[in-house]
Amino acid sequence: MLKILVIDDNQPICQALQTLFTLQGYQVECAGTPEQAWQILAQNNTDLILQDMNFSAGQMHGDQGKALFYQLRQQYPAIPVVLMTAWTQLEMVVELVKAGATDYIAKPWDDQRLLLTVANALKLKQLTEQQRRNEQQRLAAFAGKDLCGLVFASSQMQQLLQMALQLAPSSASVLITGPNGAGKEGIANVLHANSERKHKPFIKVNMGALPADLMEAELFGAEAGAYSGASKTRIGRFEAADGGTVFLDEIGNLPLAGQAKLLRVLQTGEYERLGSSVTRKADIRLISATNADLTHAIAQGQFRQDLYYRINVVQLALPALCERPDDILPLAQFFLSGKKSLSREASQLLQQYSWPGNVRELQNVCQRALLLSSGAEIQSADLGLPDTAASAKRSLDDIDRNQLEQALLQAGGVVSRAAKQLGISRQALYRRMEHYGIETP
Ligand SMILES: Nc1ncnc2c1ncn2[C@@H]1O[C@H](COP(=O)(O)OP(=O)(O)OP(=O)(O)O)[C@@H](O)[C@H]1O
Repeated sequence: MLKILVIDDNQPICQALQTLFTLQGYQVECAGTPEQAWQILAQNNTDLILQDMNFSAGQMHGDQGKALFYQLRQQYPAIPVVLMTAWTQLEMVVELVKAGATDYIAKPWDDQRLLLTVANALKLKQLTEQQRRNEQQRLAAFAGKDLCGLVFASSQMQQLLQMALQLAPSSASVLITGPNGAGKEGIANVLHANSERKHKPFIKVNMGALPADLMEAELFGAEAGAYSGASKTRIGRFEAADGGTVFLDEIGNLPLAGQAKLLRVLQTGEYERLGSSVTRKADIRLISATNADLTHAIAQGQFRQDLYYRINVVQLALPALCERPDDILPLAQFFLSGKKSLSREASQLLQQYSWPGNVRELQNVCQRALLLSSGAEIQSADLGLPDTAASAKRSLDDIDRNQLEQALLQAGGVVSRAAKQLGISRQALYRRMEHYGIETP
């Protein structure tokens, strides 16, 4: 039961408020003087204070209420205070709201408004407490762990990293899925850095950057002369990683022959260099990443299902940046590394944009903005984001030809007026006109 403390020297008012709140299921205590209020606060857990501004007959200027408010703030900063005031004290109350009072209500009050004000203040308090608890949990979960410099604030990233830290000590194969530039490599770093293999090699291979015919030699090594151009013995990545971790990025690009060899290494730890019949042993932990839907590749016969089960013992799905908007500003501030701050509009724009290139794109945008902005603050225009961002992620065919023509007709062919009516910028309208092949009027 939530507890409200009413501080008012007027007995009938206290009674009325007590009845009102008790009927709504709150527990109410009344204090006729500040002294009584302090006693109640010391004895009980109070969730909200509703306080008057004058406590003795003849006092009208609210100074007593003001003094009490500041003392309450100091002693009990977590308890929301709603002020009750006469219209004549409005100016002072506005000052107190700036100083941290949650809200105020003018006497004589409207019951429904008062109930709503109190309910909102309590909801806000619960949210703040929840946030504090989350922050504490987060600090506890990540204490002593190596997060490899990753920046995050979203609950999605928090959960994902907690899971990664839980998995890190085991040797289980982990498949990290997620779109390009979302930070899959960072998760792989965390898995290795918090494992018992952390002092052993961590070998990263980007399968997307290797020509298909060189992949096997790259992974498993090759004897001199094993293929044309192999003039020296080549140590493979699995051999180099012995005892440590191999990270295969974009694993969907591995051709079927390489997949068969990889499956064998994972099952038996055995492999041969190309051109050699000597069987070697590798003790590695495999982390793979893909931005492609491997189940689709399996259905198409391009990826082995048995290998998929082996590499996908546990899957960590990294959401696109637009699905974890709480990370956008902390990441932007990190990439700006304190050199410049963001204007309010620029911050808003960053949060609205859809980030098809994810964190990598955000990083590029921030680096460019640092170079191009001239003031101390980065403005929206410095971000150089496509105009569609400004019009709240609207895509080119979100407005159909008919709507477009109607708007132009109504605007008498004045593009800026039509754009305003459609809620998009002039450039965005021009782009849509081009898209539908509509001539400039
Ligand atoms: N949480 C983060 N904190 C700090 N930097 C990050 C974070 N996530 C990503 N980055 C940075 O963004 C860039 C892209 O990340 P990364 O290379 O890990 O993405 P990826 O998902 O592996 O991309 P790809 O699929 O293209 O290989 C890197 O420079 C990386 O350092």
